[in-house]
Amino acid sequence: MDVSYILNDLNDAQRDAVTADSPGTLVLAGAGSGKTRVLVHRIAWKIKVEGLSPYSIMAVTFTNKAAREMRSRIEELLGGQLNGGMWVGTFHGLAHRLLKAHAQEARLPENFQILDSDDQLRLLKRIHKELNLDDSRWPPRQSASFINGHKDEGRRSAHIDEYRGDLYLQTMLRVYRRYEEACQQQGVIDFAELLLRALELWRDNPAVLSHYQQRFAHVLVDEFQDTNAVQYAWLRILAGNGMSITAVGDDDQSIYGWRGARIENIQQFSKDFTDTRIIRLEQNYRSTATILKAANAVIANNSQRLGKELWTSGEDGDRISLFAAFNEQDEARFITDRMEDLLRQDYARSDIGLLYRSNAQSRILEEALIRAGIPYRIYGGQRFYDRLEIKNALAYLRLTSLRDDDTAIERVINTPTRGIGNRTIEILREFARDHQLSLWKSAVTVIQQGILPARAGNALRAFLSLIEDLAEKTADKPLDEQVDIVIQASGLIEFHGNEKGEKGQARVENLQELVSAARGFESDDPDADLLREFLDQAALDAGDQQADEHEDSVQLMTLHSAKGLEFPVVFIAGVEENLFPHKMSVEDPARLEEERRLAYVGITRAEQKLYLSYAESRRLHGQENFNSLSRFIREIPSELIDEVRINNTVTRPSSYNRNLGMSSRAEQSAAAHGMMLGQRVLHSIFGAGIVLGFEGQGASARVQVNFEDEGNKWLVLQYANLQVL
Ligand SMILES: Nc1ncnc2c1ncn2[C@@H]1O[C@H](COP(=O)(O)OP(=O)(O)OP(=O)(O)O)[C@@H](O)[C@H]1O
Ligand SMILES: [Mg+2]
Repeated sequence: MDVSYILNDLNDAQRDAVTADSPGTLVLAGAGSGKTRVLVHRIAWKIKVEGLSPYSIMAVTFTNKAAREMRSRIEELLGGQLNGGMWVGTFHGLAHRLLKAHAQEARLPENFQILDSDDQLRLLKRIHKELNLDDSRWPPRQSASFINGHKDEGRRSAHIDEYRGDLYLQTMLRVYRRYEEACQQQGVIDFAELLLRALELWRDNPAVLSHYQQRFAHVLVDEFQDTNAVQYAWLRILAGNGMSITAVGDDDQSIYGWRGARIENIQQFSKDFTDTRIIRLEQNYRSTATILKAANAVIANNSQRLGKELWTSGEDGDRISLFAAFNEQDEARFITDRMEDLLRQDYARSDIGLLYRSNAQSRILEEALIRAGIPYRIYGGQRFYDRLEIKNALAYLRLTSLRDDDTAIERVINTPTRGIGNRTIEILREFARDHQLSLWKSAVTVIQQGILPARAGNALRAFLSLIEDLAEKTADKPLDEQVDIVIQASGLIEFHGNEKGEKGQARVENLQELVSAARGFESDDPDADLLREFLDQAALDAGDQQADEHEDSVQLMTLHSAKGLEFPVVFIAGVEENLFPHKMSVEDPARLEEERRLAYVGITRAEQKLYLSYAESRRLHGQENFNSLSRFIREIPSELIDEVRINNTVTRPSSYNRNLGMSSRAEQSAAAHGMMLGQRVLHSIFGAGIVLGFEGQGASARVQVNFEDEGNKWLVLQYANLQVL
């Protein structure tokens, strides 16, 4: 059998890593050196040459999207389809699969549901209320990160010592305990819980564990540097029994310390897994020599490193462009202008990645892209399954299969409005709390006992029979019909359709899109409960760092979500002190090093061209900031950088606009009204918005404003009465 094609496109060190027969293999290598490629080829090698069944392989990736890509790359190499037998997915996805198969042993109801971060917050708000905690003093978000942080470290509330006198800890513990009870009672589990439960399942059920230890002969992990304590413990417990394990990672790319990831796992690996071979890859295949030199120069400033060399045989390529913008509008304009140039050359939109440190930066960039007519897509932004109307529809669907899902009830009990007021909901919550019942069961009892005033009782009864009705109507129907029935009969379509403007229209379209999504939904498992799988997939996708659509559009994302990806052209916007490094990190050396690793990740995403930009003045979160160039960029040798300064003498807004090529007359009228491009303004009816453009002059001068709620509008300047914010 000729298997040379598996090794053909690999260098010696990569081949070594693909074919290594050590029980533990750790590939430690810098960005773009082919770690992910090695994993894919190693799996193909295991199957084709060593004769392992795909069924006995488990591969862990960083996102669901990466898992799908990995699967299809392996299929390409093997020249055939893999069935569902091979486990490829994120830690969360795999843990979920495991828990579904062993719900009972994991102390979960068969039909447990995933609680996404939004729902988690909603539940915590409720608990705070129940415990009489004032949200302004005890923000529910803070409780969420307390709970998630402890779960990431494997600690339940019972494991935490409650030393006296510390009000903070005591309060957080009360919330944590109540939260654990509530989740258990409702049969819902959050993201961190998925991992912890999966670990406990194996730890507490030797029979289950031994089944999987026998099943999996090999487990492979990508982006190993970002595993947290629970994930690592999970791997360890699985691989304890002679199974072999391959991990690939780069300590310089560890960027999730703030979410519990532990770089130390890399050093721990060769201690915990006996006979580990460490293989280093040193050739970078992704970036030009210039980009690589810049990345190496930046990361060299970190002190906590395992130390790696990275070289390329590639060309120097272009120098890195650095643009000093006057403000964030100017920066956005620079970026879209460059993009237009690139698109006129041979680049496709999907060749371009636009990265930024903080999500809040995207709005201005998006507006500039819209203005320039450049299609874009946001990774990790408001995704389909995160949208309000979709979550409403999913909540109804969840209730058709699990009535005790309190979070779903809270979401839709009065959406669409049906006369169930806050007072009724309060009564239900209290009743549920006092009798340790779910909201659904409480509602049933409250009605039976006639506790509610007649009108409220009727409204509640109508809601309960609506859900029963939906369950009955959807039973045994194909998935898409179920979704269709639910969105119609629940009244959601009508409700959202009645919302004014384009927003309502978009919501209706999204609901219809959900029916199409259900139609296209398939499962690997012929016996699967499709609705269940569909709901679970939606929750997992909503928690994913990256969206999975590939259209020809420019790709926008935070630096964190860019991990593992590559683009021929990369823009990094906002390379300023206090933004990047983030102001929360500048004081703390360890956090500063994590920010520097993030800079390294960002720079090494670029294959051919890298554009950096910063704004001398930036309005963010409603405040004007004046920051200097990021220290990370100052760490790049200056001979690698071309500084671009289009209008460095300009400080006055009006001439600044002229330099950007605006029609000067229109601009003068605008200036007369005290406005400039990018200005935030307030309209008495349409609310707040951003000035996108001007045209005409005198009495016919018009201004284009993108309103936050009402979208784009052209207004006659003279009558618009815009108030400058
Ligand atoms: N031997 C090789 N010959 C040609 N191209 C290669 C080789 N090895 C890797 N590549 C290419 O180099 C690029 C980087 O590879 P890959 O994404 O696997 O690197 P990585 O180490 O996983 O990077 P990161 O640390 O960013 O995740 C990819 O486009 C890959 O196809
Ligand atoms: Mg990779």
